[in-house]
Amino acid sequence: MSVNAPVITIDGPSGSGKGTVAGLLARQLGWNLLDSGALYRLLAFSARNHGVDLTNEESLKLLAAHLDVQFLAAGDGKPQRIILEGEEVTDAIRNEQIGAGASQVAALPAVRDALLQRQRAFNEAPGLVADGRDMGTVVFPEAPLKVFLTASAEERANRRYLQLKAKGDDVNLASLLDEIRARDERDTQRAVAPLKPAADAIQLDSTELSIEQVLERILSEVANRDLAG
Ligand SMILES: Nc1ncnc2c1ncn2[C@@H]1O[C@H](COP(=O)(O)OP(=O)(O)OP(=O)(O)O)[C@@H](O)[C@H]1O
Ligand SMILES: Nc1ccn([C@H]2C[C@H](O)[C@@H](COP(=O)(O)O)O2)c(=O)n1
Repeated sequence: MSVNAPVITIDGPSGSGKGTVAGLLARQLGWNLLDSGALYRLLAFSARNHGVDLTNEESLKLLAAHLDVQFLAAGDGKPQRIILEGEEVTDAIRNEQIGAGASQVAALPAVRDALLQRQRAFNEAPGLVADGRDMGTVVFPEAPLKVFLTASAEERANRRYLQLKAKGDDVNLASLLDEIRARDERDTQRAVAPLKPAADAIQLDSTELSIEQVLERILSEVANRDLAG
């Protein structure tokens, strides 16, 4: 593992665009990508498969420590493929039910502890783009560029609505807004590693910005700090 590889952290609430922007940025820079939310989603998914209750911290800690997962680059700008215990779960972990379960298990200190080193191991040359809730505050506190990406809850619910509708899911905008608000509350109010900007993070409100505009702003910070070599 290279401890000197630069890290760009992108934290923020659900639907702010972190995953989309992190994927594009990593691709443009040719860097590694850590989708930390996927690890919490995988744990919630695996717990359901193994009949583990989402409040059973001891069993979840064990499950987290032994998660058999692979992230595979898909190429062509497509999202990474995620393989859990030999089965592709890339799409299966992307629904609001698993998201809510992920948010629940993520509030447990033993679970966060069990996943910490696994996340840090993604820090390899030539660099890493890491997205989540505590990338800049806990996992990579030394990162030379930290972004805290936000958008209004209404805009985030609308984005999620369009995203799920395009997948053919039966969705309701009002329930999505309620779920987003409930998840914000749980993620910001938990005792360990709550969602909050790092003191040295750049805050970007994407409510009125396109994906390209957000990417441009971050790339200009990358250039200002001479991070891409
Ligand atoms: N600036 C933007 N303008 C319009 N749509 C956007 C913007 N950013 C992201 N989106 C769209 O919003 C949806 C959610 O984005 P994304 O999954 O990247 O959010 P996220 O912050 O990673 O959410 P989560 O934390 O729940 O994974 C996607 O369909 C994405 O294309
Ligand atoms: N670093 C992280 C990443 C994610 N979580 C939790 C909180 C989210 O509600 C849930 C799912 O994340 P998403 O895939 O929607 O980004 O996982 C966290 O606590 N810390």
